[in-house]
Amino acid sequence: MIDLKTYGYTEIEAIPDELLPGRVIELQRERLTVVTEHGEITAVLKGTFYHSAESRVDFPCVGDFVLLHYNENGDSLIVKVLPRRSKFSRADFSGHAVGYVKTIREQIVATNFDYVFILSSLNWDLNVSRIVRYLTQARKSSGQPVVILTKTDLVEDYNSALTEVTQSIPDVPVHAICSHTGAGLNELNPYLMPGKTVVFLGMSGVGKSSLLNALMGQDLMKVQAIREDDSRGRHTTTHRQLFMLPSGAMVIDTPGMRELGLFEADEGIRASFTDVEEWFLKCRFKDCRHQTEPGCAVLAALADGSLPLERWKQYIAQQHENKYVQSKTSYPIDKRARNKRITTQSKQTKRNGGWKK
Ligand SMILES: Nc1nc2c(ncn2[C@@H]2O[C@H](COP(=O)(O)OP(=O)(O)OP(=O)(O)O)[C@@H](O)[C@H]2O)c(=O)[nH]1
Ligand SMILES: [Zn+2]
Repeated sequence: MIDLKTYGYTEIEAIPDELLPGRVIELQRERLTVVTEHGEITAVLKGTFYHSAESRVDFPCVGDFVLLHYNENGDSLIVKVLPRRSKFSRADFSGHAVGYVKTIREQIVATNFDYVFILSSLNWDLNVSRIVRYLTQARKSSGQPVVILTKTDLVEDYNSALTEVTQSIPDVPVHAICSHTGAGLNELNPYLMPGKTVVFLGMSGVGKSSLLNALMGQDLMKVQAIREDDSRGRHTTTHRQLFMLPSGAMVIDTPGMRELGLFEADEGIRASFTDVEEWFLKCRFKDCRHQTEPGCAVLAALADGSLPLERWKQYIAQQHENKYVQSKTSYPIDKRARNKRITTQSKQTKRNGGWKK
């Protein structure tokens, strides 16, 4: 018998006798792999999911705790998804031709994780504003962010980079590691406690798979090879999506996690940039755009250095990205308004004899 607590399960509601709790560890087209007290089983969704689900958000995803009717002889039947304590979703453009993007649907890609490891490589293009952007996503997910600078072996001295990142995000732990030599990996132990779940966020090539391999203590390819010999003959061809580490912690690695885009990150911005937005309250005008307005607290803070210019640029950059996603989210209702705005702007530009005053 497997104790589901080792998979991070905490009983949050009484479970009817005929139902069994489980955690989704793998997702295929119609079939899910779920770990329960009887071990790993396959399951399908009860028909009502397809009839009553308002959106794909309501479907179970890797990391979810579910309730199911256990079937010893075949697929079990999932009847309910338990409330999620954290989740990552991404904007889903599928099903729409590019020119007809009406709304961006939300698609859940991982749930019920404790930590979000934000990976960034030390050897090329270490970009603090990108890290901050990922931080915004992480905060919105309700996972606890941890920044991990990878590939320490490829740079001579990473101390200045480490200091720069640490100072930009003083409230977030930052670690420098090397997955090849194992240097710094022990700093991650406090997060990798039994029953805890971690997801990795970061650009392609930063070393997510390598870190997962290092934490697994073996090459995942070998893991798969072993599984192929596995006499139960299950899951031999599919890619596993929730990994149990030797430490007892788990890592969720789904294709969706690797393609995360910003999705209505407004809330996260407020969490990440409170130090910037506090200045807004001090501006003389409520609708201050912080550009040329008299009595603008932001401009004053930038001038005397109490608001670092870098920090302000990060804020602006992120605002732009959100606008882009949001403008698509509300398309086409907004389109007319936007076009009108552009027309008015260009008229004004002509009148002014140039861009802005
Ligand atoms: N020198 C060195 N190379 C590393 C380290 N970690 C990863 N790499 C290399 O960086 C490259 C990319 O690593 P991956 O682990 O595949 O990166 P990833 O983030 O999983 O990339 P995607 O699968 O595209 O998302 C590989 O060639 C790794 O061998 C490290 O600590 N040191
Ligand atoms: Zn202002």
